[in-house]
Amino acid sequence: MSVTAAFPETRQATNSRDTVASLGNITKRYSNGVVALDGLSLSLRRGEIVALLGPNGAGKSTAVKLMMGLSTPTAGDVRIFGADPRNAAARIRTGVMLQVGRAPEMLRVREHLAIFRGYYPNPMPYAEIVKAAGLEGIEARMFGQLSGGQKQRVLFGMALAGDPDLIFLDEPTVGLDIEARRGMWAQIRDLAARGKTVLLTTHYLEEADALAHRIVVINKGRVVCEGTPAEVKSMGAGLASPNGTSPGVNGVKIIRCVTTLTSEHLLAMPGVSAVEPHGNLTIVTSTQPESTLREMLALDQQLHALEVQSPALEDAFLALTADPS
Ligand SMILES: Nc1ncnc2c1ncn2[C@@H]1O[C@H](COP(=O)(O)OP(=O)(O)OP(=O)(O)O)[C@@H](O)[C@H]1O
Repeated sequence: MSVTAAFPETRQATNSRDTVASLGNITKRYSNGVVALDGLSLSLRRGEIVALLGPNGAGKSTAVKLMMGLSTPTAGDVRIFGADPRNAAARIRTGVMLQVGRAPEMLRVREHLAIFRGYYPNPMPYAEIVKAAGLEGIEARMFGQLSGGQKQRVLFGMALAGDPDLIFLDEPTVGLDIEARRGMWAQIRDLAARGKTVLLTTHYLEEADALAHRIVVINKGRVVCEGTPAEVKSMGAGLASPNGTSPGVNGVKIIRCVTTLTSEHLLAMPGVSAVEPHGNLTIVTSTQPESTLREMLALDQQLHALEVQSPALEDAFLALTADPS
């Protein structure tokens, strides 16, 4: 399934003055012949959190590396703050937290922060970094003696050292416990509320769902779907049309029940877009769940084991990135 759909508000803002970073029709072919990005376009706006999702090898890291100026495209245009990403003035406004981020083990947390702050002309105040990254109480500890989750938080703090306007976070909450993860989510939301732009890559779909204003799903180097979490879920459920008109995306529900009604009968009901038998259960996708349910209950007195759920991002992701073969 491939739904390349930009929602109206997404299109409208693509060329706006608020665009902080963009990839325009990018092709990236590595020297081994692998085409990691194939005509990919993406733009990030001021104050938004964008989650880049895709299966392994989809091209997420390649897209991020291009925006960080660590790699150049084979074709297409990359801009951050209107400049080439290798431009020093543009780079100084970005902060990066990489998944494989390392730091010297023998330096203390506060020394790492001091060194990183020293690289920038207008660093974030030290106390603000400590608070944002949740480093209270471990500032005097050596990096090498920290737990995996604590190291992750120090790397987050180092990414904030320059008080960046654009922040790349690659799998930022891997290894964090639930409380620390929620804490980092709150900090990321706070950064966006202060006008900073966050590009997040994650394999935790619940993280993208909870945090992102916009989700961009890529597969095989192309954007397959783009929109708010609710829009992406609906597109995954096959309910939004490729021209971007989406029938009540927030109203889409998945109805599960045991019913004697046939698929043909259910498909003829108001709002029903899909019917899928699953063992003795029937799974009905509807854009008008109340009308659908009223009719189902009226026509089948034996209907039972009823559950009504919102479409899950996992289901949408699997549908959108499924191999058609
Ligand atoms: N330096 C490189 N040289 C050659 N091929 C590369 C290089 N880096 C990435 N690739 C290939 O490009 C494709 C996209 O890789 P990329 O790392 O961008 O994917 P990803 O979406 O970040 O994957 P993951 O979720 O596994 O981290 C893959 O087929 C990968 O093997």
